[in-house]
Amino acid sequence: MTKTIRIGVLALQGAFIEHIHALNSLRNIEHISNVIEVRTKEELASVDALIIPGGESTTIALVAERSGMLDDLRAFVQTKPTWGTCAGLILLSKNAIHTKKGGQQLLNVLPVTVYRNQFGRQVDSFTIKLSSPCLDAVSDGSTNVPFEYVFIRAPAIASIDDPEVESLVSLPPGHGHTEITENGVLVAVKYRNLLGTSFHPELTTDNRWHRYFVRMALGETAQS
Ligand SMILES: NC(=O)CC[C@H](N)C(=O)O
Repeated sequence: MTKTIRIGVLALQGAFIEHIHALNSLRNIEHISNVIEVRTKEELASVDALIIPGGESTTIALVAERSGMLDDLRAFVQTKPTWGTCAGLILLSKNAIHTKKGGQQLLNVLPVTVYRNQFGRQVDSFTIKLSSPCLDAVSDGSTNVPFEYVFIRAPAIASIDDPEVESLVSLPPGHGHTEITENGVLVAVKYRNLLGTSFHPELTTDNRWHRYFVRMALGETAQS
């Protein structure tokens, strides 16, 4: 029998409700037993997989610290399927540049360097349609169906710091700061149990990235 998974969305700050809605829209399609908001270490301990949403990475880290769950989060992301979107990607990363004065707390697990606010400020938000071969497996038999990517004060992945990190999506040159755009800007990576994306898939009605993560989590947590 196929295993089902219980998925949590870290709900300390940011766009968590939208992820909950996207996951709930998949409950009849994918093997999801439950979707919960995670605010405590007990709730974290009860889930098989976690989404860390977009928002403000410094605030999410601060609230996690004040809630006494930062160490539990650090332990969780070492082995359990976790997807960081936007601020969540920053939190997962091992290195961040262009951080707040005095630095900021990171979960320090995804071996990439992220460049915060790579695409400018809130007013510079944009969307772009790109086909992404990695989504073909969750596109119900279609191939090359473009996904609409939403970027809001987003980070980019400035460098991959371990050859095991898999590049999934890059933007064509011409977006973001010039120093890292020569070959396009990397905005989605996978590494072992981790998925990191700069964009906000929860703000579209296309739930293929959520399906991608659920499938990845099922693979990671499957037991014979
Ligand atoms: N939309 C977002 O999650 C923005 C991330 C924000 N710029 C940060 O550094 O945390």
